[in-house]
Amino acid sequence: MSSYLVLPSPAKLNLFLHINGRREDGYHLLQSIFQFIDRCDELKFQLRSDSEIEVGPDIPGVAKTDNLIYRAARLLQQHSHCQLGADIELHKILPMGGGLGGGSSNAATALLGLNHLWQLNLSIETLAELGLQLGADVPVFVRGFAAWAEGVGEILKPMMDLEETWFVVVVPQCHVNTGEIFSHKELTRNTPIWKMSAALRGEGRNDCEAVVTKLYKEVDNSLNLLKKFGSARMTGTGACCYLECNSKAQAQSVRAQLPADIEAFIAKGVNHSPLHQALQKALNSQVKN
Ligand SMILES: C[C@@](CO)(OP(=O)(O)O)[C@H](O)COP(=O)(O)OP(=O)(O)OC[C@H]1O[C@@H](n2ccc(N)nc2=O)[C@H](O)[C@@H]1O
Ligand SMILES: Nc1ncnc2c1ncn2[C@@H]1O[C@H](COP(=O)(O)OP(=O)(O)O)[C@@H](O)[C@H]1O
Repeated sequence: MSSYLVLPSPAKLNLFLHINGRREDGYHLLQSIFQFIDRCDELKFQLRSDSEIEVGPDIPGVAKTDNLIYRAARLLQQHSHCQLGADIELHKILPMGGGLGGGSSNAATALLGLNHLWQLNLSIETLAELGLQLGADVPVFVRGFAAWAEGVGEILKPMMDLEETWFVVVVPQCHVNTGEIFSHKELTRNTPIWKMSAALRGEGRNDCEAVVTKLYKEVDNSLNLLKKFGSARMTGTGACCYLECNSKAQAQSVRAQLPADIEAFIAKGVNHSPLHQALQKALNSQVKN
């Protein structure tokens, strides 16, 4: 068993996002399809025999104890009474507050990575329950399959037949605060509930778009830029916007036609999380050695 582990922490896109209502605790009932993309942060874990958790480098504006990686590690220690610790190095490329779920994904990678490193053998079910305590988006990253989501985003049904197409993702130069959007008085919260079987790819909308584009002109501009090439959409509560393409070549061509000062990347939609594929590899090499 190695004391060192490197794992990816992928982003997700919401292929649509409907807000159907609000619970008594203020959380919103939603329907969405989550698909992963092959754009990932990376976490390196080094086992410690004391129970310290060190996460670095610091993320500007995020206190050490607020970092979702640190919180995930502490939650796992508390739940399992594990006496081990870890040094965790984060290589971050995903924009924060971008609707790509980077922070939630980091938390999920920490839960799964440390479960492996500390040999806790907790089930995915238990890790998803712990993840939900950290954020509504964490369970989908823990479970690792593209999914139809309901509830507050935690009721997940696998959607393994989604087409794995290419996307151009534009990163507006602003951070959108999820809480701010959900508490906005103009957010529509009454989209009728869909049956999963009735949902067709490309249909639906993102109910947060109207409020976010009103508050953040950078998001409005990004959507308008992409809409010149097809039907573009925002992911999550923003800020990132994406255009679905038929091929990598089309995605590259659209990317090349965007103004030079626009931050954007292309990525492939994937139905199996790159995190779970990497963990499986780590397990296989452990069995061999
Ligand atoms: C709506 C989504 C869709 O993917 O937006 P993005 O965060 O990805 O943009 C997510 O489910 C967000 O999940 P996550 O970012 O983990 O949200 P949390 O930290 O749990 O919640 C941040 C705040 O958003 C509000 N919130 C979040 C989720 C939800 N279903 N209803 C809510 O009202 C709550 O006010 C909460 O305090
Ligand atoms: N490891 C982390 N990576 C990113 N954001 C983090 C992390 N830990 C805490 N955060 C906080 O979570 C917020 C939401 O981050 P993120 O998941 O990237 O955005 P979104 O939910 O919009 O996709 C950030 O603005 C930051 O304050």
